[in-house]
Amino acid sequence: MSLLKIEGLRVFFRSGNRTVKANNSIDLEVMNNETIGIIGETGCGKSILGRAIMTLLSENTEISGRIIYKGEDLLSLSENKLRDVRGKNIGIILQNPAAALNPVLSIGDQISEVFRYHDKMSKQDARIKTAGILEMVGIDPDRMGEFPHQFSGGMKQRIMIAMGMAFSPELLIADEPTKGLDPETKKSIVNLLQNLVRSKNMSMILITHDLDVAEKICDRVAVMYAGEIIELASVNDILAEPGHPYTQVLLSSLPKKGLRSISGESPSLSSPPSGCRFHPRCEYAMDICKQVHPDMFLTDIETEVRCFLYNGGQDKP
Ligand SMILES: Nc1ncnc2c1ncn2[C@@H]1O[C@H](COP(=O)(O)OP(=O)(O)OP(=O)(O)O)[C@@H](O)[C@H]1O
Ligand code: NI
Repeated sequence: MSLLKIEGLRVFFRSGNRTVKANNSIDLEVMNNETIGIIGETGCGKSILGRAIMTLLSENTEISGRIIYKGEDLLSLSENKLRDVRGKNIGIILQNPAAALNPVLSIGDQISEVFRYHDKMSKQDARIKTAGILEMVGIDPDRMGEFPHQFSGGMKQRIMIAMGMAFSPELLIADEPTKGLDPETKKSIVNLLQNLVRSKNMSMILITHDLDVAEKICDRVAVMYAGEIIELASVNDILAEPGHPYTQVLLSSLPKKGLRSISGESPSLSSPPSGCRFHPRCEYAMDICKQVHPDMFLTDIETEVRCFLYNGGQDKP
């Protein structure tokens, strides 16, 4: 069953006479209990997608399309109803915990606020719940009265996870939850997320640069390039047989396979290349790629790839 269905989502930022098209006609469905990974180069629009689903975007944003959550379009809900959805159904772990945590509130107060607000709990009950959730993410509940700056990066990340998880959301959006963590901490955060998904029957959208993490946690992976999804496949298929020329280069640039940076410039989001946005950097580019914007084509292993190489059964690169 589908939990979330995004249709034709566009997120544009206008500044002066420039329009930054951070998300361009995104279609994505997240099933019940599914973990879907979002990968792609820096600046391709991953975090904006996560924030758009939470309808957490700044004033100068133009957003269109549909974000259907359990039959209701989030983009047409009132701010009051949205606040409810954000608090009861969809949780988010923001990309930068240092900026997302309130520096002048103890972590216990920040987490208990979630319970006080959403579940209308008494102060006492909220503290008990907070202690429980801190324990779950591996933080000593005795540290509840301490402030964010007293915790290490990995600990802050755990606090963010605790906050994102506090009300047991049906969908969790986790934006780079393992970024900048040492291998040991990363491993425990991955285990933690995995356990949460299993034990709570939750769906998750995991934004990550880390393919190892995606491989461990995700069922499917969407690859983004210049504000678009250019490949969508099961995690095993994408790792074994990446379809899009961009995905192939992206995966071959992973550290474990030896660093190989992607040649050519990152695309501009205000004036992206014509036709296929990847064509200036693509070693297979054909004439059509410069002129026509490709649809998503289905490959013979049922992967969806936005590339003319898959239009009409031509040989794979
Ligand atoms: N408020 C804004 N106004 C204008 N442009 C913005 C705004 N917020 C984000 N952008 C632009 O939108 C694009 C997508 O940003 P986003 O944060 O989604 O990238 P990302 O894929 O998450 O990158 P990273 O991997 O570095 O986190 C970037 O080019 C960014 O500069
Ligand atoms: Ni980001």
